[in-house]
Amino acid sequence: MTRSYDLIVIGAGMAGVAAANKCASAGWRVAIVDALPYGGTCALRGCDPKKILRRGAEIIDSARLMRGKGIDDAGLSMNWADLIKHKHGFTDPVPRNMEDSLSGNGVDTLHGQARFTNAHTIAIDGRSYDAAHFLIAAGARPRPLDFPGHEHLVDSTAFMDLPALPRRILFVGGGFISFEFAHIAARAGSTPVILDRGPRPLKAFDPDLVELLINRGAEAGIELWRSTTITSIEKSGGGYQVSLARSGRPEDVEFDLIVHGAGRIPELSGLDLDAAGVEWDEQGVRVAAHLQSTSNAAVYAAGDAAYTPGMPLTPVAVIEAKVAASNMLKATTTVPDYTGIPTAVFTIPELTRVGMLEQQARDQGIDVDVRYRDTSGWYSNYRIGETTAATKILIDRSTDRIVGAHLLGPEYGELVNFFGLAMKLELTTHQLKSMTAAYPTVGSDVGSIL
Ligand SMILES: Cc1cc2nc3c(=O)[nH]c(=O)nc-3n(C[C@H](O)[C@H](O)[C@H](O)COP(=O)(O)OP(=O)(O)OC[C@H]3O[C@@H](n4cnc5c(N)ncnc54)[C@H](O)[C@@H]3O)c2cc1C
Ligand SMILES: NC(=O)c1ccc[n+]([C@@H]2O[C@H](COP(=O)([O-])OP(=O)(O)OC[C@H]3O[C@@H](n4cnc5c(N)ncnc54)[C@H](O)[C@@H]3O)[C@@H](O)[C@H]2O)c1
Repeated sequence: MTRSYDLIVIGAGMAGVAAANKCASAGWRVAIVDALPYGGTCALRGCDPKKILRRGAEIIDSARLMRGKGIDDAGLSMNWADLIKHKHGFTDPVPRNMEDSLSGNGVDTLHGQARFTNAHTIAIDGRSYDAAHFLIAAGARPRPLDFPGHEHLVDSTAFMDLPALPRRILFVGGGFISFEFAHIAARAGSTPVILDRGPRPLKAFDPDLVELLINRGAEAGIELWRSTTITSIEKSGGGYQVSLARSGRPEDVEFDLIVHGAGRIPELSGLDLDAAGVEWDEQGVRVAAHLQSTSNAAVYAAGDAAYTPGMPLTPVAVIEAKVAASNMLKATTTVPDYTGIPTAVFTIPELTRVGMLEQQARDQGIDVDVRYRDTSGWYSNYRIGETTAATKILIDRSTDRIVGAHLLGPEYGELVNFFGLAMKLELTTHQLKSMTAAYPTVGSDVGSIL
């Protein structure tokens, strides 16, 4: 027998749960399904556990920065196994709590791999469910790699469950995951290498600030190999022999662990979207700007699984899911507002961005006033011994509004939110400078940064 719903949500991550709750609260009959324990990437395998592990690294780094300034860090070390246990203290209760909360809100919680059988029906473990609407919120998975020996790589999920960290770790790809994990691993006592195929890693961030971060990472023991491609990986003894070409020169290097940080792609291959007439490709489910499938009106998509202008980030997933839910409920075509959504790479210190890159602003013909500050010697950084910090704010001269803010420094992951809000509310720098911040806080630097 087929069970019928107003909405079936595929994927119980940040996007799926937000949409399921919103539609159930509006009185719709809603089901949600996940093949894995409820919670999705962010809560179980991404943002949250990652930042718990980073806390250990922050403490080691903070103590090192204060060496000779009143703190003796001799003998201070990270206990990886205890840190992982601390992480599980947060992640383990998530699936039960999330499922209870959904059930309490009237959502049917299903388990298993969902697969479309036609335009209005999915099958889960041989049982059929149909619905007037579907939301595909299936997230992403590591991009498949094709060099011989790629199967020896561990992904970010496995990295965050390693019982111990080995010494020689290679991170493949110069993006978010490799940089964040390498910064943790270096403070845990490993010697990480980040390998990127191109000359410039972290391409989504300001190139000047990225170079400062790379130098700070080098001081912490992180090597970066640019313009490097892997030819093959073979098991050798307790580790791996990696054959690679650095700027064209062949080399063989031994590592104990190799981690995938070479990008993620939407997790769509098991859904049989063709059976539902849903257009998709490697970038995600093809949707109109209001998140409805371009080829099946019953289907919407949000988060990492959807091909949209939003980056694959948690706040984007949540905004898209809420807009998709609202459009389904009201049969409207509202478009998500991506203005002022910040992003941060949680290295030590963190690198953040909101709005345009300098080059993008110039390409758009904006008369841009670039306000760059080396903040490393400022009181807030002197106090903690930080050697590397800088900001670059891009202001449209014609409106006095911020079109981009780029920050590298301790606590700047919080600071960037000010700039995001200013962009969202279209505040001028004159208005932003009128804010009085508590003193001395990092926020009290905003006036000088501007
Ligand atoms: C290591 C790491 C760190 C990150 N750190 C940050 C960060 O600090 N800040 C930030 O903003 N973003 C971060 N991200 C990105 C963020 O986690 C994602 O953008 C966000 O989780 C996407 O949410 P989602 O709901 O679209 O998908 P997900 O949370 O991935 O949920 C999708 C769910 O769908 C399920 N699913 C897939 N296919 C099916 C199927 N056929 N049937 C049933 N279930 C299915 C999956 O099991 C999964 O649980 C990080 C990502 C990673 C990998
Ligand atoms: N703090 C955060 O918000 C956060 C943290 C982790 C992940 N994420 C999300 O997860 C996504 C995936 O993260 P990621 O770090 O895997 O990808 P990424 O897209 O950030 O970076 C991938 C990098 O790998 C390089 N690359 C690709 N294939 C390669 C190969 N074969 N050899 C060498 N280099 C190669 C690319 O040039 C690029 O620099 C991110 O785009 C981001 O949206 C966000």
